[in-house]
Amino acid sequence: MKEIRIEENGNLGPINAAQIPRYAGFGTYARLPRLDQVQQADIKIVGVPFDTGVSYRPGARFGANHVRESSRLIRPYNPATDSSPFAQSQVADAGDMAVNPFNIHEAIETIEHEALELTADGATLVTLGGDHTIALPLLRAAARRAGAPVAMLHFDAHLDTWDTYFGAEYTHGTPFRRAVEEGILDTEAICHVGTRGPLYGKKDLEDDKRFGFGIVTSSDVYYQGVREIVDKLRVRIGNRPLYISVDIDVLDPAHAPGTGTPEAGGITSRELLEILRGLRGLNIVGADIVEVSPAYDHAEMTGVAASHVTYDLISLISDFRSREGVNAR
Ligand SMILES: N=C(N)NCCCC(=O)O
Ligand SMILES: [Zn+2]
Ligand SMILES: [Zn+2]
Repeated sequence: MKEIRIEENGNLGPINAAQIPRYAGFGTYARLPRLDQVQQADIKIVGVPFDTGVSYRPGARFGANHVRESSRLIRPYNPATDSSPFAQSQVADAGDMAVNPFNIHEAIETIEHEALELTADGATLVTLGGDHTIALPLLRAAARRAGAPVAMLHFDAHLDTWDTYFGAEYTHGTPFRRAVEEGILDTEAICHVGTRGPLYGKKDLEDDKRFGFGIVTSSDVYYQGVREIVDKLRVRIGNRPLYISVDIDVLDPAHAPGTGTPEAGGITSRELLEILRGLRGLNIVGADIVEVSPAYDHAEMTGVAASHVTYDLISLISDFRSREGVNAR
């Protein structure tokens, strides 16, 4: 089958859905070209099929391809941000990293190394997980590329600043404690959003605060509303290089059942998208969308939510890059 693509501004975009039905052909993210089909890419989407760090339901190793398959309906113009992300920037799907499922240390090294390679040309990386363990090597690479510790907004039901599980330091419940210990986060500007659910003890919150994290709980989103929260987050971040990590379990299980450690009382997909849109103009240097576990999904609900979150993140990055004039075209 010959690929007929939308081409705008010299950038090769998605397969044209008016000429080739959306459900036909290979499932790259948003039917975008593969990295090897373009000369360069400003924004690269990469999958990390890895879930060796999970503490409960497995299956996030299948998440990236599920998000890709659930992204076939994405259209090229984003009215919410008034942007055409795939025309403003060359966006391409870099495929998956091949990481060791039996050796978590080696897997983390591979992810860091591959993330550095993919960003060597100045591209911004958007990573589809995988479980939340992968945020640690991705943050290492982001801080290295930024040349400084990075600010972080962490959307998640969980803190993920716990210390160890069964004596293991590198798990999906511990990446952000490790990141603080390694000095790769700018602890003046790190915040969890959407936190909720039972903890092991009050100490979890005390430790988290000591590390420098702010917390906007799921209940805060309900009581204060999106606008007030966006204003506070923007003040906290300022113009620092910002990494955004989205654990899809930040959404209520009613919106995103396909995940490994679901917690009741989450935010809606509308609230999450609106908060993200409120971050327009910030200096986003990398992002991940993790913890999609398709075996627990129904009718691609979680996949569609994750693919739209990815789309809005790409829109923000594309806007910022084209405004800063750092794109190739
Ligand atoms: N990162 C995610 N999704 N979950 C962490 C849960 C850790 C626990 O089992 O307590
Ligand atoms: Zn979580
Ligand atoms: Zn998490």
